[in-house]
Amino acid sequence: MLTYIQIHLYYVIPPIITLGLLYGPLIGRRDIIKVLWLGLMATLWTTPWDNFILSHSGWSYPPNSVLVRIGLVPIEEHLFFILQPILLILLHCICAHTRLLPFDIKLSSVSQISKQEGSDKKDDDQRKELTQTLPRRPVAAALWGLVTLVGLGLVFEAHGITSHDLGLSTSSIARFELGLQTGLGQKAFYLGWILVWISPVIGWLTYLGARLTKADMTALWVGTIWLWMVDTVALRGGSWAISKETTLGLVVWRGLPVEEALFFLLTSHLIILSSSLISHLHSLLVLSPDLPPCPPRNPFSHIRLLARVAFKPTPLDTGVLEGLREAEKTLRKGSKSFEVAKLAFGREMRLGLVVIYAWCRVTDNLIDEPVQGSWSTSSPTDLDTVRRSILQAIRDHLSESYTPVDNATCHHHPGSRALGSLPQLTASERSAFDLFSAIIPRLVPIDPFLELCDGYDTDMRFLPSSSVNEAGKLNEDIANHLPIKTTDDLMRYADDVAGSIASAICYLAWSLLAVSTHGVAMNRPVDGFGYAATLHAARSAAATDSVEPRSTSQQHLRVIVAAREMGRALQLVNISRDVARDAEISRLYVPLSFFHSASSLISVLVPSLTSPASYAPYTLPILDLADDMRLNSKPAISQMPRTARGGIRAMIASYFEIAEAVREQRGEVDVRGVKVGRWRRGRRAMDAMWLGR
Ligand SMILES: CC(C)=CCC/C(C)=C/C=C/C(C)=C/C=C/C(C)=C/C=C/C=C(C)/C=C/C=C(C)/C=C/C=C(\C)CCC=C(C)C
Repeated sequence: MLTYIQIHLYYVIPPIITLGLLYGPLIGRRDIIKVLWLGLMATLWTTPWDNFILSHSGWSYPPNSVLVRIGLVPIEEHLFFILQPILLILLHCICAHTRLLPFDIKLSSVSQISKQEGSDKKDDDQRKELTQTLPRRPVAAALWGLVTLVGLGLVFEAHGITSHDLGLSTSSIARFELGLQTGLGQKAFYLGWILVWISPVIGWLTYLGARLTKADMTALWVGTIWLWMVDTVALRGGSWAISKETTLGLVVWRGLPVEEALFFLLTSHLIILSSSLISHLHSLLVLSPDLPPCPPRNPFSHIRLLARVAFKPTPLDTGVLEGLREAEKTLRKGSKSFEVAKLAFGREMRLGLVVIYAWCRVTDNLIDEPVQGSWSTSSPTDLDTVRRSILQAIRDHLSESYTPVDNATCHHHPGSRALGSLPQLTASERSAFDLFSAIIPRLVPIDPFLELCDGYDTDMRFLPSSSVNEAGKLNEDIANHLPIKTTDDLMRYADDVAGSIASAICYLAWSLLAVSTHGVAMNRPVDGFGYAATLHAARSAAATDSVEPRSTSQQHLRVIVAAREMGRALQLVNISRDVARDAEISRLYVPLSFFHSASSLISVLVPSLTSPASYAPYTLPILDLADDMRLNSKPAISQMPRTARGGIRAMIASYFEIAEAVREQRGEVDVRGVKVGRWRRGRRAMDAMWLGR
């Protein structure tokens, strides 16, 4: 015979530990609150019911199966009220992890963005459309109400209560209950009480707007089937017994009565429904500008905040929701390393990262390839002018987006005025800008993005290909026209384009995952980074001197300095992989000091004239530099919020796999760069996430 505690020790706790280890690096206060809330709800809701069922001998425990009882309920059963939510919440977190938004929100005006395609946009097109984020579901809830009534009918029948006893003989409820006379008598007891007990709660959550996606259904069925098997083992092993008098006598399989199956199906349904509703509310905190993106650490305040959003959900700008879908597509097409590594971040971080990534990708493309749109121009001077005006528009968009507006009264996407000077934007490009300005300015200071613009400026200082080819043929001193001459220039450039983004990731993590700073409005964590302007102007640890020692700001500054170094290291990996590809567009990021002669420089920069004997003298030293910087800055990761560490490590590891691949080719690259398979990146990312390597 198996005792009740053995059932937990063998079949309930091990899967919890396994799932906990799997999801461990991402377990944060948002998951803890689910466990606390649902553990508490389950205990409060189930304890009186369980005592009642036991007092009517609905089920029982053989002597020696249980340790101690509180009232009639064994302590192991109280443990089960908490273990079942933990098991299912972990399973749900894992199954629904890849979804950027927990619910499928039906957009009320999905077509709005596609209407903006083309150059004949009207000002009205840029007006915000709002989408209800948690639409109530009265019809689905009413069905659960009906199930409750069926349960009530069965309960009356089991207890032999007639409509006459209740004095309801003329009411419709009484007629309904009479209609349910099934002749089951006491056998309807357990089924009836299950339905009466749990259906109203499911119905209420359904009314609030909770719903299950495919991922939620997967978690529900995997969890339920596991619990069915545990229950079967326990019933066959004699850990508990179910009364034949109070059940229908039907089984799903040998040892699993229908009522037991329904019990575990409905309790799991309730837990997964609540878990997905709470995840949805957490996502709304990030997406709604007037709510705190990071819930408070105090569990009571956290619960109060979620309840407030659940009962009064704020509608969202439809453009933001549509933009998120576009941004995910951009990411899928754009970056293999990030596409894999992003999964190592929790949902809230991923939301911010996807938005930043889409903005970076779109702005980079606009500067690099303006010829693809109706900016098309053949003269290099024109092209340069067009690029400069695009860069100016990007900077203007940034400053407009960072100018505080009253969301309640502003009916346009913030920053849309500046985009007026980019009339050729496609719908997808425009949505990346709108998304950025709706979400990022309250989380991350403007400084990293202005630095990125400085990086674009450097890119624009390269001569166009036609001029480089000409100069190469004439053997002119093209070195004078290269913006990156020294290692310092290279570092400055890498800092602008990648150090900046690394620091943006730090700010994002603190805004979304860390406790809010005192004295800062919770819905604008960006105001807590008052040191950012000084730090970004100085770009060094020297800026930390101006900040009070041992303060949070002081720690942040040290981490940002290290993060920038890591960002630079990643950019160096990029540069060595793309040395041949960049030459195709006449760009050379390798410092001039790496070349022995003018001809070796021309062979790399204009390979169409004389291809270089080897790329290794340029790629390998840059990778060595990157390795040193990585080693130097890596320890600072442990000072980031815990749930951001795995993702950051995974991103770095997956990127440095490119460096490994270049080394495996002894530093030789071609215009195709190097290929690193998805699995290889994934494996490295997993190692980094779970083992911290
Ligand atoms: C016969 C049989 C079955 C056997 C023998 C003996 C045994 C084994 C027993 C067992 C038992 C158990 C396991 C039990 C369990 C139970 C449970 C889990 C229950 C659950 C419950 C839950 C609940 C009530 C929940 C609720 C929820 C809610 C209300 C939610 C809400 C939400 C909202 C409002 C949103 C917002 C948020 C916040 C506030 C946080």
